[in-house]
Amino acid sequence: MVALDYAEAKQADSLVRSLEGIPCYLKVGMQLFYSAGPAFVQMLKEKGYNVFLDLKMHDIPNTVKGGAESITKLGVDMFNVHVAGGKQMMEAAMEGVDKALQATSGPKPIVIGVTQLTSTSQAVMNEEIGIEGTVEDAVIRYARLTQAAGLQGVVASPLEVVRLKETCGSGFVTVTPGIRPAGADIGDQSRVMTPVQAFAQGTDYIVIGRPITAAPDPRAALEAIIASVEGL
Ligand SMILES: O=C(O)c1cc(=O)[nH]c(=O)n1[C@@H]1O[C@H](COP(=O)(O)O)[C@@H](O)[C@H]1O
Repeated sequence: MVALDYAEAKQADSLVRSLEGIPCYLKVGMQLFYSAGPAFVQMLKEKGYNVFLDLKMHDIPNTVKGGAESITKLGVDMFNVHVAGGKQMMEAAMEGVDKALQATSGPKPIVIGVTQLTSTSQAVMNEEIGIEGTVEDAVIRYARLTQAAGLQGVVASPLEVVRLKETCGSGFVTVTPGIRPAGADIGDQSRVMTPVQAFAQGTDYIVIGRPITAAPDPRAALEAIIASVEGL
């Protein structure tokens, strides 16, 4: 999944064109969605791309239900909510999806819960966020709650994938950002692995932004990543 973290539709569109023909998911996050809006998402869907709309909803259940309904009507393939919003909020998201599908004939999106952000270290989680114990235990606890609420998977770091699959089953979808090819700048990420290591853990999807978008030749960067994991 390539993260289209750009300020304007024009820049994102130019990246998408440069990747034409390479099979990948495109992820639209807050920066692009807040500037380019639903029109950009609809354009990607019209061109046939799989789209992950990453808006990380976290609000009262009624508001998240409405948000999920609107997102589903856009026809995206995947979207996410913060598990920290609680089970009732996640169930409300699923109700919003069902409500939208009664009104439209679009695809049923995969809905996933954001556990602990990949930028969060154990020290930050313990001392600032106020959750005790290891990040892995916290992620597993949130994943159980996500599954109980009827969502299909979670966003986590690749470091937690093995235990996630053991706990929630191999069909429980794992989407893992915090991916850095060997030697790449980690930036603000904290829990990272290379693409090869992440797939070796058994993850379903890896999410990569800056190692592709900030590369001098983004197409070559993505092709090199795909070549490194082919046959795994
Ligand atoms: O939900 C996400 O996609 C997400 C969750 C998370 O825990 N960590 C995380 O980095 N992301 C997103 O994944 C992308 C990672 O980008 P890079 O760090 O540039 O590869 C960004 O668009 C983040 O918003």
